[in-house]
Amino acid sequence: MIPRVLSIAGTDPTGGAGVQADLKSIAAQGGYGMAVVTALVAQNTRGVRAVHRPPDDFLRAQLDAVGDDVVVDAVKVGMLADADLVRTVHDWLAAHRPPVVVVDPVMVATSGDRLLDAEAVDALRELVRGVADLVTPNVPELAVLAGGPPATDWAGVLAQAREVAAGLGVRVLAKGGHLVDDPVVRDALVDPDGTVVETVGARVETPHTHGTGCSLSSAVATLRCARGSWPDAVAEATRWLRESVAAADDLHVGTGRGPVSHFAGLWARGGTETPPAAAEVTEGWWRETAPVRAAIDALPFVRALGDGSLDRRAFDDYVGQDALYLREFARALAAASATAPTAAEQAFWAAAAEGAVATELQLHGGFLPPAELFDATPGPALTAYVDHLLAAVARGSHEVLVAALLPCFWVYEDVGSRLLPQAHDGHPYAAWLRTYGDQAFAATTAEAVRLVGEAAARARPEVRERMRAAFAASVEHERRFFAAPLGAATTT
Ligand SMILES: Nc1ncnc2c1ncn2[C@@H]1O[C@H](COP(=O)(O)OP(=O)(O)OP(=O)(O)O)[C@@H](O)[C@H]1O
Ligand SMILES: Cc1ncc(COP(=O)(O)O)c(N)n1
Repeated sequence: MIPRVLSIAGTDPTGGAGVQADLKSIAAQGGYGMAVVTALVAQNTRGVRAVHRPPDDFLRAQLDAVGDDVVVDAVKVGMLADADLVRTVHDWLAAHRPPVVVVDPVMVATSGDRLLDAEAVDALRELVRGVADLVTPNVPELAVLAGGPPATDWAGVLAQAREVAAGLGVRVLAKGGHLVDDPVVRDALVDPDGTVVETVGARVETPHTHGTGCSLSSAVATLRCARGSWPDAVAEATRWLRESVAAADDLHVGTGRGPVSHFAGLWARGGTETPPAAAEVTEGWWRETAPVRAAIDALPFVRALGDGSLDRRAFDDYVGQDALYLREFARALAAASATAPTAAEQAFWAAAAEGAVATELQLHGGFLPPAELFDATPGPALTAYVDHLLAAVARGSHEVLVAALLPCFWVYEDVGSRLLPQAHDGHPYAAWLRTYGDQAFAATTAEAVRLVGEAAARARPEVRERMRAAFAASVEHERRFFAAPLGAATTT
């Protein structure tokens, strides 16, 4: 289930804090983000210039528009600006009772600008007491909620957090980000009964921590839906936030204290590419190899094989090399089966291995005396092709291996199906033409194309590129293999 998470907060047109940060943070945790705007804030990474707050009934209209239509799994509350606004949100939350409510008691921006009227603090305290499951104050906000001076060390933070948790009957996530002399950043989840779960992580050396509080609270709200436990949600959210703070220097947004990079981890692990469709990939490879395939069609060997005029010794040379090839090809197919990610692919490649070493060799046995089938001396074209396939086996990537194997199906099916109309009962090579021009071989080839295309669509871009190169190399090996018996040039 994808948690539907509503942020009720102010805006930051530079995207680092407020609802803009919340939406990114919710998305980064796998949630669906929604936002009701409590205040339009003209601010940037250097500070706040002006605040425009909507009329109470308009705020209520936004909240109702969401509540009347969407099941809300979690709410994160941020900037509330003044006491009337706090009460409007409080009333709505009390009436709707979303399963998870996280309140970030935003009071003062990092820049020092006030984001909540001083006289609204009592109303905010009542909202926290009445409808919050978790409140996430930084050091100065914790002090305001506790009604004391800001703590100067971690022990002081924990003491105040216990006081607030017990006094308001709410879980407190006390944040140590502001204790800048501490070489580590500590967060503590404090229950009303005094239970404390601490998370500690390295402090990232960067000025760019604008919006960390907004981002953390909305991440925890989202993760609480998926993880089912507050300590698990906090542990994951702080791990994610540290990674996002560590990448903040890469963003270059603004000249003040810049935002964190909410998707840095996702980009690094998953990239930003939309995978192509399977057929798109294989059709691209096919198009790219068109010149080599045209050169195959033009080879004297292939033309003479089609019209039956091919010298029998040249054909026997070819069959002798191909018999040796098929045994090694079958070994590579067996390796593709051994490394296949699904049972269906495993079965397909295993059946293809059996087909290569049994069925196709039967065809060759019809042309050469069985005792001499494997007597040929391996030629350079055969050796190069087999080395290419077995190197793909050795490198261990199933995807690259199957891409290297594909031309042996596809090029043969392509050549076979176009030469088939020339087959007739008196044609010396009719059995060859009928084997590769056959419907059953076409069906096997189509399945191989589909499986390799799907593997390519699933693969990371760099693996897909290696697949493309392996496929193209095999098509060229096919050309050299067909060229070898008549001693044609080994380059296109
Ligand atoms: N330099 C840092 N290195 C690693 N993590 C950090 C750093 N700064 C902040 N964090 C993380 O962000 C969380 C929130 O930071 P902080 O305590 O500064 O809250 P805040 O003041 O509400 O944030 P905001 O900047 O949005 O006002 C911290 O608890 C910590 O998990
Ligand atoms: C709308 C809004 N909400 C919250 C903050 C606090 O974030 P920070 O302390 O990082 O400036 C902010 N600046 N703007």
